[in-house]
Amino acid sequence: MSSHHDLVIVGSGSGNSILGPEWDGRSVAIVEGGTFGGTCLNVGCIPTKMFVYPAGLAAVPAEAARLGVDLTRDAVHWQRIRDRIFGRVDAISANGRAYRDVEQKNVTLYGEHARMTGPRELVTDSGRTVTADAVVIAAGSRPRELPVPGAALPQVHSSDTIMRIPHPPRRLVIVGGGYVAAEFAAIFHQIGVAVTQVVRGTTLLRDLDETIADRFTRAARDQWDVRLGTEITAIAPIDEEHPGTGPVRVSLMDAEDRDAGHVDADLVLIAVGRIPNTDRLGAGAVGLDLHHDGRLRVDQFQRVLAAGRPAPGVWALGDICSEYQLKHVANHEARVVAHNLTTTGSLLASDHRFVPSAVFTHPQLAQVGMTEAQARSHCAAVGQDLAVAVQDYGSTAYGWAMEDRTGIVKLLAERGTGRILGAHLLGHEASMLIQPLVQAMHTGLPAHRMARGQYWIHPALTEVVENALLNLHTGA
Ligand SMILES: Cc1cc2nc3c(=O)[nH]c(=O)nc-3n(C[C@H](O)[C@H](O)[C@H](O)COP(=O)(O)OP(=O)(O)OC[C@H]3O[C@@H](n4cnc5c(N)ncnc54)[C@H](O)[C@@H]3O)c2cc1C
Ligand SMILES: NC(=O)c1ccc[n+]([C@@H]2O[C@H](COP(=O)([O-])OP(=O)(O)OC[C@H]3O[C@@H](n4cnc5c(N)ncnc54)[C@H](O)[C@@H]3O)[C@@H](O)[C@H]2O)c1
Repeated sequence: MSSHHDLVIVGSGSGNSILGPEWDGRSVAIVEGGTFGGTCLNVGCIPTKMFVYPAGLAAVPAEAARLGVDLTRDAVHWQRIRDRIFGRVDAISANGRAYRDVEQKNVTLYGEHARMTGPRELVTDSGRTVTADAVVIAAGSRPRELPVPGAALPQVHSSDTIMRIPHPPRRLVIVGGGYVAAEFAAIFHQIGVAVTQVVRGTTLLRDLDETIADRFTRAARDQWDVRLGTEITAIAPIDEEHPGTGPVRVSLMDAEDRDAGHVDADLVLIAVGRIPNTDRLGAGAVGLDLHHDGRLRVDQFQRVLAAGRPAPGVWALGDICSEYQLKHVANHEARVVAHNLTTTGSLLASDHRFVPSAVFTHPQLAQVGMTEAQARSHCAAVGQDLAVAVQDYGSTAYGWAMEDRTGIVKLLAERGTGRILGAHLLGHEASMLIQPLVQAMHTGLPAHRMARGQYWIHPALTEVVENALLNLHTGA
């Protein structure tokens, strides 16, 4: 069995979005070995945020009491929340699949895993050889496994499975200190689960700006049990006669490899990063270049490199190649690939200069650009002074209304030019408050002009951004 196509796309996440009308009437294949729609839709951004919102509502009574409003929380109906989420998500996945598979006559969907046997040749698990003039590798990443005894027990989950559990656990151990761990810790804590987070490092979210990582770590510790400088060594069933059901014992060790006791839990979530799927795809074996962490090497036009040069007709996008494991970056790269695949003019380059991200925890986090440490090295290199402003939400009128005690906006800029180098927010709706700063960085709008060149609505929370910009004292 073999078939040849004008274009083969491996992976139906952001890869699915590159097909515009220009492909009508041309032969296209999509190879998808998992659930149609990929990580973001099925097991990533969308269902997690659909949990974040109701979990936030469950936490409102505790917040409201500080402001003199007594509310009571009667119940959190996990199954109703879960079924609403997956009722919607599963239907979108099924409809997307049917559209490609049934409605689009020029598109063939191979619903199976494939391995590369050449740069533009794949063999599916059922033995079909698929070749194409152009191949787009959009095969994403998967949760990294933790090689500890007991990791294969059914009580141990990854982000791929934890959202579909039938009942929330009473006690949950979360291993890892990154984005996934933080978001699930917040969700489960807010709905009333006793969360213990086990983290190797000395702060949570250690890649973020140091002030934000420190403050978030403190905020998390105020809410749930965070064990820093700790690793897990084993997970064992407490009832050895029924190992697959009931609680487990998670054994811990400290940074000096000393026994650090144990925590008992009903479930464990392993969230220790995601690895690119190049190994299962066999991308290295067909001569495509890989980074040390397994990502495909691409140039700025998203062309995959082989021995340092673009492999003809081979493109990649998203988690399988990107430095950023973020959906908006995968989508951006998909738009670049879509253009470059069909253009008769010049190729478009990806723009990764100002990539924002947000962590949808409580408090929320959002960031773009350099951390303070990076900005210090940058300013030393270009001979500029670094201006730093840290503005409390609680210093503005809306912050008073909220009686906010944790929120901050931290801005970094070159003092001489006013160029904004980084923005780091922790607090209510940080993911939205940051957007004008992302825009300013993209357009090169200096800090003082951003503050004084427009009206800021009084007394909106955006005043905290205005005041942070003014407190940079850049004069530009
Ligand atoms: C829990 C969680 C929450 C997240 N939240 C956010 C968020 O809030 N915001 C954000 O920006 N990002 C978030 N992300 C990251 C985001 O989901 C990813 O960056 C994005 O989905 C990557 O898209 P992609 O197209 O590169 O890969 P994917 O969407 O993973 O698509 C790859 C597809 O390829 C298929 N595949 C892989 N190998 C093969 C093969 N050999 N043969 C056939 N098919 C194959 C897979 O089955 C998969 O469907 C989150 C991730 C997780 C896990
Ligand atoms: N809101 C969002 O945008 C969002 C949400 C979730 C995930 N994501 C994306 O998905 C990616 C993956 O998320 P993640 O949280 O799995 O990874 P991560 O890279 O953010 O964090 C991984 C964590 O695991 C720890 N770790 C790694 N190996 C370990 C080991 N052997 N033992 C103990 N700890 C170990 C690391 O120290 C780190 O704390 C993120 O980098 C992010 O780009 C984004």
